[in-house]
Amino acid sequence: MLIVHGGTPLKGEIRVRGAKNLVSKAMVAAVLGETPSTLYDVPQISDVGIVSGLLRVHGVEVTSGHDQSLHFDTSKVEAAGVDEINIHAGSSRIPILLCGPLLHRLGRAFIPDLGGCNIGGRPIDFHLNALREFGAVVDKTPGGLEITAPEGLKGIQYRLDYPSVGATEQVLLAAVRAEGTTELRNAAIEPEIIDLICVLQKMGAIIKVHTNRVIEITGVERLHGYSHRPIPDRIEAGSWASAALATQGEVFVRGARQADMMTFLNVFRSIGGEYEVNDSPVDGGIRFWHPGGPLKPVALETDVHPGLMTDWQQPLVVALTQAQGLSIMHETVYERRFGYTQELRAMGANIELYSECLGGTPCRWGRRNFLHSAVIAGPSKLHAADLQIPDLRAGFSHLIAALAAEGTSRVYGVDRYITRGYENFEAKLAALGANVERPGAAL
Ligand SMILES: CC(=O)N[C@H]1[C@@H](OP(=O)(O)OP(=O)(O)OC[C@H]2O[C@@H](n3ccc(=O)[nH]c3=O)[C@H](O)[C@@H]2O)O[C@H](CO)[C@@H](O)[C@@H]1O
Ligand SMILES: C=C(OP(=O)(O)O)C(=O)O
Repeated sequence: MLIVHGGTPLKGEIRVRGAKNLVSKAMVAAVLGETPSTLYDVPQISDVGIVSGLLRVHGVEVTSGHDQSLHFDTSKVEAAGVDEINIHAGSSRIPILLCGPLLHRLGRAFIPDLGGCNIGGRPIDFHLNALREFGAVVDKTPGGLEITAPEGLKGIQYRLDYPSVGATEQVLLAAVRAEGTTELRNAAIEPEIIDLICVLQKMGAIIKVHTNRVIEITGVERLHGYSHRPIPDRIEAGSWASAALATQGEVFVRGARQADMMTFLNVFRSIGGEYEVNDSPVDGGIRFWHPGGPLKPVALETDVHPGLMTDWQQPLVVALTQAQGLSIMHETVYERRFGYTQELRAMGANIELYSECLGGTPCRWGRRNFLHSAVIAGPSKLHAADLQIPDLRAGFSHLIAALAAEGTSRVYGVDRYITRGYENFEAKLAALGANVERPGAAL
């Protein structure tokens, strides 16, 4: 639990490291290589700890080195016991991505039940359908999925019904060493996926990204290790930027990169926030600030890249509670990603949820009665509350709301959720002048 004394603008500088949503996938990709790999600038977040644990139970030696690097020795990849693997059941989305690498290295894989944020059904039908097309046999057991490839994996022609990030990564990780060529249509093209393709290319893969979401992979027999510096975490950068706006502060996010954040930057400016890009390759970043005066309401929709990323939605909604007028946020990626607004309402925010597609583009959730559009009327004077964090991004948003509110809030669940994606966030809050404490810490 964190005690947050609100009302102080966040001011100062913090640094973001490698992206959570690339680092974990690059760690899995290391298993495909027959020689060691090194990944630099790895954030100390709990998801990295979970994936390290998963790799270790499969015989990968994971060691840390200078510049927050991780080194992976994959010379002794081996099957893990179901009990060992199941320690990681329900911990993240990543285990499903081990299918391709383990099938190529061992001919079989056992995948425990998945975790990750509870923001919708999050099925894995695209993953399993694609794996079956590659030639894998999938058996559901009470403890998880048993997957084998009696005749190896063979390249496929496959179209995703929706450009899923995870399913695109699944196909990439299976296709790079499959026999023949794979063509994936309607693929996701998030910057983290392009960076994963860079990792795989370094390992010896042949991958072409065509226009119109088509990715073509020519399978190769062997892959070797890589050395890679990941793209910075654009979600974390956007979260701190939103915190600067909501608290009327100014935050320099060292490491943030304009190219990955173009969509976010346009939204930030439309709301009335200011930013300045420093391009220095050594110590560059983006300075975000509230210029004073009223913020402007906006109508937004989340979408797959290059649209507005769904993981920016929650921090932005907190900032929009301070805009003057009616804003709309239409969530088109997940069907249940507004649960956290109930706590914001308890803090004085004026937010109504609707099952209609209010953003303009009809989406998959419109006719299915999911409350997936929000109307935010601002500005609202937020007041302190006791907050129970439901997931990672919602948790950070609750924290921002508590920082922007008048009075002292208690925020529960920080260690379980926020540490999944925000490195050293308490130290970063302190660096930005936030008045936050752990109960009993002063004793
Ligand atoms: C670890 C990681 O990288 N997580 C990110 C990844 O999650 P993740 O890869 O799980 O998200 P997806 O892009 O796969 O999910 C998008 C949508 O597709 C649906 N779907 C997905 C797979 C499938 O087999 N069937 C299906 O219907 C999901 O229910 C969801 O509605 O991309 C999301 C969308 O940018 C981000 O919010 C997450 O932070
Ligand atoms: C939804 C998220 O993560 P995950 O897919 O790991 O649950 C997120 O990072 O906001």
